[in-house]
Amino acid sequence: MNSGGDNSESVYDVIVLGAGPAGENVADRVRAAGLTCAIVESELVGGECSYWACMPSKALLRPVQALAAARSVGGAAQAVTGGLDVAAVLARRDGFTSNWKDDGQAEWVDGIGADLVRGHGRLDGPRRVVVRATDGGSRTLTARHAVVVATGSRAVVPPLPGVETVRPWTSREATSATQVPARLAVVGGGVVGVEMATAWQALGSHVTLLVRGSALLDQVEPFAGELVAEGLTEAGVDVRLGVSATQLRRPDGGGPVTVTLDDGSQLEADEILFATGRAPRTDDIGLDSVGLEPGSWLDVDETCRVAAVEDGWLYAVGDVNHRALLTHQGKYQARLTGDAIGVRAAGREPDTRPWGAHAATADHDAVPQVVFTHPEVAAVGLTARQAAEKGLRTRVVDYDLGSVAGASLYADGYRGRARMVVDLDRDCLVGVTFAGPGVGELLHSATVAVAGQVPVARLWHAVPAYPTVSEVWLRLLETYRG
Ligand SMILES: Cc1cc2nc3c(=O)[nH]c(=O)nc-3n(C[C@H](O)[C@H](O)[C@H](O)COP(=O)(O)OP(=O)(O)OC[C@H]3O[C@@H](n4cnc5c(N)ncnc54)[C@H](O)[C@@H]3O)c2cc1C
Ligand SMILES: NC(=O)c1ccc[n+]([C@@H]2O[C@H](COP(=O)([O-])OP(=O)(O)OC[C@H]3O[C@@H](n4cnc5c(N)ncnc54)[C@H](O)[C@@H]3O)[C@@H](O)[C@H]2O)c1
Repeated sequence: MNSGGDNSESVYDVIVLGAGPAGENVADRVRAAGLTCAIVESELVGGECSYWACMPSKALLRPVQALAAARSVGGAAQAVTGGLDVAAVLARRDGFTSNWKDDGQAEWVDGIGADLVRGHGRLDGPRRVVVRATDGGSRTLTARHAVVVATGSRAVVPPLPGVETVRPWTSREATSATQVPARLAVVGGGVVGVEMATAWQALGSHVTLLVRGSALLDQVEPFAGELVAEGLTEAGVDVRLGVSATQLRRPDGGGPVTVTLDDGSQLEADEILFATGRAPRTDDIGLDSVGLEPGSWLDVDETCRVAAVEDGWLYAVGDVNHRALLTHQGKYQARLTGDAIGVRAAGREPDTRPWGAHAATADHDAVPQVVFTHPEVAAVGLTARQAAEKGLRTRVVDYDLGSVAGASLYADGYRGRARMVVDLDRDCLVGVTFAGPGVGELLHSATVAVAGQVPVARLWHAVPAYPTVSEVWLRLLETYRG
């Protein structure tokens, strides 16, 4: 069923608020458990990830990486006689977003037997959700077992003087724009900032990246941020560290933006992108009706149940619980939350032991992430600093990826680095980071090692094929053994 507002009242086992990747996966699992389910969506089924985040951003970045890869291999490089075809890149991006239409994903919801309810959903006391459709009609949904909030996050734009006059880009515009601005200022040196600086510079903008801190990607190993800064600079991006925007102006509405910086200088750009973090989409979902603070991130237990709400009927999965703002972690939470709801509905207890079937343990210990820049960054688990802050007794092992035979075949003059952080007391890895071209596809090996707590002695038996970039695993082990 695909319905708008019809002023009716309906009862379901589970109501899911938000049909992004996390919401969709909860619906899938509760349906697999034989429960009835309504999923409420105010925009597009598929969420931010499908239309304004992961998919369009990676569709913009993949041609950049493919071209760089071809240019870095003697023999192939000679065949590359032109640059990116911007119109073709944008058209391919549009294909990945289905031109911002969600028919395919709505059909998928139908296929799993959940009811899609289009409109803005708000909690209205325990187990009740009122959905207001765009036509003004409203429907009240009641849940027998659970309501799951999966409303995601939105970009934060800092309240700088003049910001309202410049119509800044957020990640939504940066992933869906149809024109290439001649000059783009990007504020923020996190993942969105570096990925979008990479994409738009390659598409023809002159990008200035304004970073208030002293490094890019301050959540990963410092060498990774340094290599990305090097790559951006070589691509022509003006990377400025230790600067902040203090004021913005776009005097005639349609002309360039003037950005005043805290060193007193000014910068002119045709567009400005704020890539300055996320806020939860919980300000208008009726949290106050169940005793929670509107606009807050939702604190959850290991089964993603909102601990502060009595009777255990409210859950929160995906970005909105602030555990790990990544699609794959949201989907992971959603799978085990959906299963936990099914188990509880059947009157049984979920398995909430660490690494149990219904505990999102990997959110703490084994979150993988790939940053799709040139070079790429791929990391899982703890950085050396985070491990030290946790009081672990560790040894940090580094290896120059460029001296791995497979890497030198992969690209001429391959530049990259790998690090593993070994927990000496448990003899296993707690963190691995790779930075270099093509390392994203290497990451799952590290995720298996970290999540599986594979003893270092056993890793020697996981033999990497020669001559692949993966042989860095052998080199790391040899370096560790000394
Ligand atoms: C530019 C960018 C690139 C990214 N790239 C990656 C990447 O490569 N890999 C990765 O893992 N992560 C990436 N992320 C992060 C990823 O997009 C999020 O972690 C993911 O989308 C979160 O999924 P979600 O289901 O929690 O929320 P969302 O995808 O935000 O979906 C929430 C849904 O809820 C709906 N909704 C909200 N409020 C209501 C309401 N009141 N009623 C009804 N519906 C409502 C929204 O319309 C939306 O459809 C990226 C993020 C950005 C900004
Ligand atoms: N490839 C991927 O996996 C991918 C890609 C994009 C985004 N994401 C996820 O989306 C989330 C959001 O990404 P993001 O880059 O927006 O956030 P972020 O938190 O990763 O980075 C934001 C950066 O902006 C800076 N900042 C914050 N306020 C500022 C201000 N007022 N002025 C100047 N700088 C300021 C912060 O210091 C930080 O470095 C992240 O959690 C990220 O993991 C993932």
